[in-house]
Amino acid sequence: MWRRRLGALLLRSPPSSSSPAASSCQRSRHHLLPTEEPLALNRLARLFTSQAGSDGDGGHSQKPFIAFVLGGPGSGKGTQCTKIASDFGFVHLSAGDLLRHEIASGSEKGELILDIIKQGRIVPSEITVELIRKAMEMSNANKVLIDGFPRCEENRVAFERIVGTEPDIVIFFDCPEDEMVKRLLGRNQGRVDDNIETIKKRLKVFESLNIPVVDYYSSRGKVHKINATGTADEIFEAVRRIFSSLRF
Ligand SMILES: Nc1ncnc2c1ncn2[C@@H]1O[C@H](COP(=O)(O)OP(=O)(O)O)[C@@H](O)[C@H]1O
Ligand SMILES: Nc1ccn([C@H]2C[C@H](O)[C@@H](COP(=O)(O)OP(=O)(O)O)O2)c(=O)n1
Ligand SMILES: [Mg+2]
Repeated sequence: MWRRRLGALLLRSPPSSSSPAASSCQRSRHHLLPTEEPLALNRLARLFTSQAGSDGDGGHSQKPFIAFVLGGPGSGKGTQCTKIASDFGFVHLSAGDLLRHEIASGSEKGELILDIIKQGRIVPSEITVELIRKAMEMSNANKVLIDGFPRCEENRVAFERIVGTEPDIVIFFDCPEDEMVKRLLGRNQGRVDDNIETIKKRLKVFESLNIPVVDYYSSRGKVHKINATGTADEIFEAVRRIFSSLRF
């Protein structure tokens, strides 16, 4: 299986926490590159991925169908992912939920994550990608929604390097800022980042770091942009049209 074999390769990697501080979306590019060992791993992962893709069916029987779900904070990613998962049989992996779960575990890494989330910043990619990779491995799913990821260029590159593949599609929920702020302030889930100060920072980070990722995937013809205003059910009608037209 794609997951097992790739997982076995990746589990031999050095701990991802070895250089969290050296890998932040807020840092300059030359700080983003991993050490030599992950690069060796990268070559193995790519070799494996290209073998998987050369089986005559484009590799989809070997690896899961992956949809990245993007949009600003409060644009409705989580709400729509729940509906997609239920109607189309996807496993829903929320990057934010995985990070909050790590915080709740009380680990040292969790303390670092909490500090970054409170500031509205982005967690080092190695940490987030490793949590996603493990969750994909454990789910054993053949259709996966990855909600709230990649948040920045470094997230995107790290996913390709560590997981060794690209998303099949990218869903982008386009929502006006005032609507996102209204929704976040009414979310009422006791989140440390749903206060107006942190929300302002998250919106800035979204514009400066996440929109370029959407542009990157747009240039590769992978983005389905959805107007995220209206009721959740109205928005889901547009989502349903897209997923109904896919072959996975
Ligand atoms: N279309 C919508 N109209 C009004 N409120 C919505 C809509 N979609 C989601 N919400 C609410 O807005 C808040 C943020 O939605 P959520 O799905 O958590 O967004 P995201 O994951 O993008 O931050 C939640 O309280 C949710 O119930
Ligand atoms: N890829 C990611 C996803 C989330 N995070 C952090 C930073 C985000 O502000 C918080 C919360 O993310 P989450 O996706 O749950 O937030 P929203 O659903 O967009 O409101 O987690 C991250 O650092 N990297
Ligand atoms: Mg969410």
